[in-house]
Amino acid sequence: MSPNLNGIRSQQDRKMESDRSENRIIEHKAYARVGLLGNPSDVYYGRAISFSLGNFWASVCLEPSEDLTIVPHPTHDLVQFNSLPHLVNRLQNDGYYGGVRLLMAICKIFYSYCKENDINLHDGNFKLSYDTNIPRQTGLSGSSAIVCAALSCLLDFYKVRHLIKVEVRPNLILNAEKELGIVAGLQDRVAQVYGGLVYMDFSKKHMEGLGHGLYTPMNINLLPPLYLIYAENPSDSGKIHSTVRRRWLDGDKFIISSMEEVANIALEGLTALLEKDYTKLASLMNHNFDLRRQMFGNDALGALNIEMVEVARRVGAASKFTGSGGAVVVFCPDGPSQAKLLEDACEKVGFVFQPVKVMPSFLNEVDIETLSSKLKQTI
Ligand SMILES: Nc1ncnc2c1ncn2[C@@H]1O[C@H](COP(=O)(O)OP(=O)(O)O)[C@@H](O)[C@H]1O
Ligand SMILES: O=C(O)[C@H]1O[C@H](OP(=O)(O)O)[C@H](O)[C@@H](O)[C@@H]1O
Ligand SMILES: [Mg+2]
Repeated sequence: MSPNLNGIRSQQDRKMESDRSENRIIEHKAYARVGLLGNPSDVYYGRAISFSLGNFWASVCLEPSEDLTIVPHPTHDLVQFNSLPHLVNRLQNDGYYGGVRLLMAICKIFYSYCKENDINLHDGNFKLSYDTNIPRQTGLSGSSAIVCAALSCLLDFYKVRHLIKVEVRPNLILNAEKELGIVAGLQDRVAQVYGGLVYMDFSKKHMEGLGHGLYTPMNINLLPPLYLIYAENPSDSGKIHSTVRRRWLDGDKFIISSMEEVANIALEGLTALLEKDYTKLASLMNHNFDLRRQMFGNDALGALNIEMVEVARRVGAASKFTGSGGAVVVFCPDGPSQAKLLEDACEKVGFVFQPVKVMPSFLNEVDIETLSSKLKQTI
């Protein structure tokens, strides 16, 4: 942009600049996440420690356009098939839904939030498309990654990033999925909005008083090397959660006390990580999964998911689900030789095994400005 002779940008210059920025294509990524400790107590006023997983991500692209268009993904939203068996096979492997409904839902939630909070939105339209390499429905939070990346695009398109606090964004992402009847919690969305490693406290006091949990970013170097095991095994997290949720709502004492125990695992894990007490970390991870198994039962968890945990335990590693099932996070206390043993064991049974890549925090300066001052200091 060239300044005029007085060094002051003319009105016409400014208009051209704003036209250009309004017509630019906006693209955002959101990564998969690993629930390391405490999940699924996040759904029940508990606590969690989770991190953003660099191995996989979803990306959403927003392009200004005449009409508002949500673009179906060529493979994830397939509606044209070679034959009836092809259609049936596709539904059996991947379920009925793709990402289109997620994009629509976040548009609706975003719009309603802005309206309720007197945040003005310009009247430009856009075309929203997405892609993802997050293994589908594996408890790596593929659904909220799509929603999170879309929300980031909307924040920038409407230039309202500074008006919607970081702490509130996970709620918007969760509300978009609730809108679709997906039973889910906040830990995924917090890890995806903040990036890095985050300790989260969802106690009733904070949830009801503040409208969100207390989220404390932690140094990712506190983590030991971790591994991921997953299988091609679609499982709808909404379905897995529904029975336990019903029992919790009905006041089932066993579920309520077990959930409190799971929440305490994250609290104990916070100290263990700060002290780099990895023996403790291993026992907390194992205990976390054992409690999940007692609450949900083998049938709901699924034999293949349980086998992923067991294959790690057979070589002496600690393991638990990253989310509601489909993928497992593993810690090998004996180091690389143990990891190699596990890699071989996974190969034999057809599970994918990979080292975990933790993504550092990716809040930008505008995001950090929206945080409460207490949190600003910890980043
Ligand atoms: N890879 C994907 N591509 C497109 N849509 C997806 C994908 N993964 C999940 N979804 C959408 O998210 C919904 C909920 O998925 P969920 O069971 O929560 O999986 P995840 O554990 O990966 O978050 C699915 O019914 C589908 O609409
Ligand atoms: O059961 C869990 O640990 C998590 O399940 C959901 O995540 P998903 O990736 O869809 O399996 C849920 O959204 C989380 O809040 C739970 O902690
Ligand atoms: Mg999900």
